[in-house]
Amino acid sequence: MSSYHQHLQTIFSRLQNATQSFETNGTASSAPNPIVDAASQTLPPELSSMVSLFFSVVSISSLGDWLKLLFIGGFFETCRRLFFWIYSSVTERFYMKASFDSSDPSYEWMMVWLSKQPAWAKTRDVEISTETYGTNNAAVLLEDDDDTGLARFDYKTTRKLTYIPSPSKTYTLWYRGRYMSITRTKEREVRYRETENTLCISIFTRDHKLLRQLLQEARRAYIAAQESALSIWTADTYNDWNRVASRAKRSLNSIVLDPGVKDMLLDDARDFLASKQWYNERGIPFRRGYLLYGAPGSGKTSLIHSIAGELELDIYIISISRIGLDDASLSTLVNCLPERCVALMEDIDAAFTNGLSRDFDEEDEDEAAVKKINEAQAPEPAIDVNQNANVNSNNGNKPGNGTGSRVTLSGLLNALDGIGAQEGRILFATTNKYASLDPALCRPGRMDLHIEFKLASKYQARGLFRQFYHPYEKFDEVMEEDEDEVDEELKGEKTKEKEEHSDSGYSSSGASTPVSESSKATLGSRVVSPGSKMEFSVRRIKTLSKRFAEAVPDRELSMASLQGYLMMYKTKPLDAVRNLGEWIEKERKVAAQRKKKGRGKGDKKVSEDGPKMEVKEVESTKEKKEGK
Ligand SMILES: Nc1ncnc2c1ncn2[C@@H]1O[C@H](COP(=O)(O)OP(=O)(O)OP(=O)(O)O)[C@@H](O)[C@H]1O
Repeated sequence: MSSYHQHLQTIFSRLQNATQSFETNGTASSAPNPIVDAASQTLPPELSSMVSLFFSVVSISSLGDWLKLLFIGGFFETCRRLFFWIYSSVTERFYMKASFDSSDPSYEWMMVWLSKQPAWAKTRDVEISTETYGTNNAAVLLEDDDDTGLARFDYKTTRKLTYIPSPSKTYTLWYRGRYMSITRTKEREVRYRETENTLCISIFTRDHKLLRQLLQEARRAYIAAQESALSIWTADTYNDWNRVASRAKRSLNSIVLDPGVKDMLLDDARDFLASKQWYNERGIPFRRGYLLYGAPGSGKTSLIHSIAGELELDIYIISISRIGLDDASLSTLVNCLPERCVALMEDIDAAFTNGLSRDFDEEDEDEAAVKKINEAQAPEPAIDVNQNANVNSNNGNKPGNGTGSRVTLSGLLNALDGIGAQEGRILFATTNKYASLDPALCRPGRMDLHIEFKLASKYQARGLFRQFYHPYEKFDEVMEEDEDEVDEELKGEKTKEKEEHSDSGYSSSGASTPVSESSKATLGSRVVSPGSKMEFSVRRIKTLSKRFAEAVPDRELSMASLQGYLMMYKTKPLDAVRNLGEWIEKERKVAAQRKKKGRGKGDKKVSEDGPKMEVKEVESTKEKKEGK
């Protein structure tokens, strides 16, 4: 220990001497460094080599250079910070900033708005996407290219592409004479395994009005771009609403119901949407529920789809039979609905593990089977809203099977009109088993209007036939063709249909070549349906529809099955009428066989209810309207 102290003392005294000699000489000489010498003489060799290395690096002359470097670096860093401080202060003072998250619809409005900016089409650094943001109208249409053979695949040539901002790149635009910058950032979300985007815009203005104008413009651009589309939303397992599809609106004319039903429903929904203040003044929750019940394949889902389109509302599908859904999640879902929307609960009876599904029996299985048959017969070109829900409803959540949703009846009741239930939404619920629904579920406030859908009436059969072959015509304004002539043709005594087909290009495989114009086109006295080369005068279809309706038994077949039958004769209405009797006999045999096996009650059972479609308005609702 004492030798260690001695060593240190020696080092310090020699360092002192060396410093004094440096002060006397005035400069660091190139002569051997006395400090290093002192250290090397007193320290063990390894340590002394390190010390000498250290002193050679930090020798007196290089220290000055280091200090200079430090000063220059510090100066530039200060300048940089100052610049950014001034820049951000100016930006904060003179710019307005807004950010849009991709989980919010406003993000889509902005993207659609951006795609409409002329300057945007000229940008040279973009990301390409086929995302249409729920619209029919993205920025760039992929051009037809005969050389590559793309023209043969219409679906490919009409695929639309959108330019979207590249991530983390800033773009500049002029908006109403103001400088505007746009940046999109992309973040990966581990939970969803999908990316979340944020769009940030800053405009050189302090005027909030300009931002509001931009938002309104963006929203208008989005609505205009949506044109004939409506968005379908479903909830994911985290109970967040996601847009899963964008579907073409379905014309209300394409749904054939007994007279007055469509108009009544549409008027009621319109009246509701316009009555917010009326509800508020009276303290009545601003919600409206419709229960559509009855035969499978009678047009319940199609009507909802069509009405949502007419009202320009998106459809939010609530699958209460979804695996893992419980009361709390259902309540969250309902609370998170937007203010104006159509909430759709299909097969509302089918989901409960207790309560309503207690009596799941063979009869239920029969109805499911009938439904499947009807669906198989009636492909659905326009809608697939149904498919989603059907998958769920087919889960067959028998009590105690340990799978399926855990929603209870009271959970559903609370979700529908509990304290947190969303205001302004229109709820459509469908069921094939009206009688099994709990009265509490059907009471006014939850289901205000009950509409029964029955099997096809003769009136509906006639309407379906007409709109199937001439969807755009107003038949009331057209004279019928001579009935005797048509009857002769039906008996095969004349061959007019064959002649017509011979030059129509119809092939027996059933494939039809699309007509060049997108909408209807008139060829002389004949009218051609889009998507088909079939040519029949409206007058003749009117007469044939009469014969078709005469042959269809009242309230025995579903509209879906009739549609399925007509699909076999897409361009042969005469054959459709000719062969109808034979087909009905076959259907009856199949139904009888099913019944024999105890499995054919579905269609028939509903048909016994009577000839008219019924609309029941719950008492309190009627009173409300009368009082209004
Ligand atoms: N009244 C109708 N008018 C026109 N088409 C109809 C009608 N009813 C059913 N269809 C056709 O039948 C198919 C099935 O109809 P939809 O899904 O609307 O029936 P649904 O009553 O909802 O059946 P489910 O109760 O089995 O869900 C659709 O393709 C639709 O075009």
